[in-house]
Amino acid sequence: MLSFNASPLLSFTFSLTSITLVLFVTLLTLKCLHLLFLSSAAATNLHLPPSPPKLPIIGNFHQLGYHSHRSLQAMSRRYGPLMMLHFGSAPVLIVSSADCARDIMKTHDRIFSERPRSTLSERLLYHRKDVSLAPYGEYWRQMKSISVLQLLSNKRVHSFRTVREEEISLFMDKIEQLRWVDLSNMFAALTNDIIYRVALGRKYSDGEQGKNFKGLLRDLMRLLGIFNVGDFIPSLGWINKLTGLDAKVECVARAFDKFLDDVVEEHRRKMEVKSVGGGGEDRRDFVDGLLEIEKEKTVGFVLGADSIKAQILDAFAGATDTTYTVLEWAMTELLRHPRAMNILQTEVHKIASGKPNITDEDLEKMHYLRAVLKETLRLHPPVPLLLPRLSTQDPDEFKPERFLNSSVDFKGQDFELIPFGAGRRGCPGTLFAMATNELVLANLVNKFDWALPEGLKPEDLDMTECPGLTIHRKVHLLAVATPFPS
Ligand code: HEM
Repeated sequence: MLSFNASPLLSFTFSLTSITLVLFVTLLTLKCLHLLFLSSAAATNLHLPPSPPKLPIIGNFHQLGYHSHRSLQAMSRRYGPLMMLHFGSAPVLIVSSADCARDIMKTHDRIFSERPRSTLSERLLYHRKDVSLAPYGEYWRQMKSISVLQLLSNKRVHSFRTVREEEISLFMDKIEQLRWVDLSNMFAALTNDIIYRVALGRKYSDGEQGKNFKGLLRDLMRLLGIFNVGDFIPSLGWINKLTGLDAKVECVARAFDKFLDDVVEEHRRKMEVKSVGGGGEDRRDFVDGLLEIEKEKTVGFVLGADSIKAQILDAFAGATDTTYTVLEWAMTELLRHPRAMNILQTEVHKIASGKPNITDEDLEKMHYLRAVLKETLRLHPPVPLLLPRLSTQDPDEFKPERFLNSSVDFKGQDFELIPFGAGRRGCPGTLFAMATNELVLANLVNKFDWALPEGLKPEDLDMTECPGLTIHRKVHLLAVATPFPS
């Protein structure tokens, strides 16, 4: 998911009231405000939502704490379900009810389909040539449909099944050898390897090249998550030059561009010797698909080199941090809640009935597994300011059972649970991410019994969140795996 773009535009957190609430923050352009709040004649008589007092220049920034979603949640309790803030000079609308979220993301979806500008992200993502930053319109529509058709559709996700299974099997072998594992690191490596293989055709995690690329990807994600003062307070835009941030962004953008040039060139050479992708739908990677479109000119515009590279970057930015964060928090909660772990293991063992490896077919019958993942996405949505929570009873408790006899899903139709957003600009990568998450989690609990390192009680597990683009654990999750007797 590309939360860096999404967060200022569409952001959610939760309220602890007894009804189902989400807090919806949307950064509106003044044009949108006019559309929403101004009657044609009464421009001076605005009926704007209540606002906390603001300061000159910075607006309400000083009221956002270290974890901004938590500060917004607290403010919304005081100012109500519809509240107006100013981030520097940018007006921001905070909506805190599922009904309002539905109104905005469904009824008025078109009005809110534009992304706010972000100079740093735009430099990193080929000046809005990617899907997530592209201005709403025909180019964005075509690019999104390309990413779905070539990478994220049901059919494509299914075709990557062998890659998922092979990588998960290597992951399990590694755990079996190590037993005492840093799950945070391992989840990150696994989800990266899967996206490298399906997008680029091979892994980029080994040796010196792997180390460099890992560092580069880390820098990219960090920079995309940085709050850029100049976007909100233009008069302070010069600060980035002084701090060296502009130079860092330039350096990472160039390094990625060089890397992607090499990747595309390698694929072009491969295409010259073989038919696309070296034969077979299953062996065709994302870059092969993009080059094929470029060659056959099947879209209504020229899919140039920058558009191809921007698509690849979107896939990295969308698929890496977000996917592993879900696994990290799911295992954290299961280790803190041995009862839930037990129920999950019982379900998985029953369905696996002695098989060492879980497959996609087995997953369909695993209802508790799906409930665990939904509950994880509810309590720990990876995208900081798009924080949906189902405020049923005990909203702070980890209770997968709440999803067992409920039709609520995260596909963007149920506005109580929208970790992937909703509407036109909703995340296209839901299927892709969840296919990995379900298979990894089911295999992990099928093969191993899990415990916290000796001396650490479930209630003492550090739950501190890391601020940034995606919210992962601040402290890595360490756990001890004991294989079940075969
Ligand atoms: C657990 C994993 C993921 C989460 C939680 C997540 C979350 C999100 C969210 C919240 C948005 C903004 C939606 C909105 O504005 O309404 C988004 C957009 C997006 N995500 Fe994801 N995402 C995930 C995985 C992926 C994957 C695997 C990909 C692609 C490989 C991806 C690609 C994108 C793209 C391209 C957009 C921009 C869509 C647009 O602007 O039209 N995401 N994601």
